[in-house]
Amino acid sequence: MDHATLDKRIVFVGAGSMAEAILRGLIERRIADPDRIVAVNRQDEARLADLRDKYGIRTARMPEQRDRYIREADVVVLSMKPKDAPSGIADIRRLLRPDQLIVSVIAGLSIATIERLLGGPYPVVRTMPNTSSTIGLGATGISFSAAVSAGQRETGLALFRAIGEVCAVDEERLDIVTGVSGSGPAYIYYVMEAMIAAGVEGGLSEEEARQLTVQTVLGAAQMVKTTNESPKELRRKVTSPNGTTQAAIELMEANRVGEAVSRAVLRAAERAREMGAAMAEQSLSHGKQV
Ligand SMILES: NC(=O)C1=CN([C@@H]2O[C@H](COP(=O)(O)OP(=O)(O)OC[C@H]3O[C@@H](n4cnc5c(N)ncnc54)[C@H](O)[C@@H]3O)[C@@H](O)[C@H]2O)C=CC1
Ligand SMILES: O=C(O)[C@@H]1CCC=N1
Repeated sequence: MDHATLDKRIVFVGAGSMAEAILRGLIERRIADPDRIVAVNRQDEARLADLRDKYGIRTARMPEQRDRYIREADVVVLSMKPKDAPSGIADIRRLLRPDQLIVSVIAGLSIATIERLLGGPYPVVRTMPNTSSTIGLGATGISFSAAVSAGQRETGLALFRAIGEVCAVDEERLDIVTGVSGSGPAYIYYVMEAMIAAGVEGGLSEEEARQLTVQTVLGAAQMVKTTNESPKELRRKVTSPNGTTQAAIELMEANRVGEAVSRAVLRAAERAREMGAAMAEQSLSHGKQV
């Protein structure tokens, strides 16, 4: 099923950055036909028009046309922000059937909370992708509810394998996946911003600093992947005794940069748990309303 055209009608409920990253990856890699992809948003018609123009997908603003698209979908991707998720899911509950596959990309939102909002067991694929899915280099953690059939499991895996690498984990480990790879691209961009700024401060043009930084990050990631050596060992090879790298790393160690990065990853995971608890709490009242 990998890298073959996925013959499914897919609706994204929430047409933001993550939905765009996934649908763009699926379309540009010819995994899914744009005609069979729908993006649904609550308000922003300009955003939907932009997605239509760029990718040729179908769109619907709530509530017009939305209901029909959701009813006809094989796969419904929940891709709204956490704060909008409990009300948004409760809102579409009456449109869903247990033979449809529900895929969530929402940080912290547990399968139990989704099922509470939907009023019972559903085939739910809970994922934590990242925005590099846009270019087929995503890293996605994935787990499955008990009601997911073998075929649906394959569909869920195929969707995300088509746009990067997939790591199946127990649901409780998806929060740490969020800390490592969901938010991860932002940490690397943060370091890149600092490297480019320092390059410019040291006399490079913005363009030169950007070119050198981008190639350095790309090369470093590719080295870890292709040589199979550990980052620690590869770092040792860059670090000549008493040379420039040693001087730089000593400054980072003195500022506890490594420790700060580790703590940041764990803090992101903790934040995912906090958001999950808040959504679970909200689901209690939404569950009653539906
Ligand atoms: N941006 C990222 O790198 C990643 C985001 N995620 C998750 O993806 C989800 C979306 O994040 P972003 O795309 O960054 O947010 P975003 O703010 O760019 O997009 C969310 C969209 O959902 C729409 N929306 C809100 N309520 C809705 C409803 N009831 N029905 C339909 N549409 C609704 C909003 O109008 C907005 O356009 C979040 O839950 C986040 O945790 C997961 C992995 C990575
Ligand atoms: O910042 C966030 O909450 C989302 C989840 C992972 C990446 N972005």
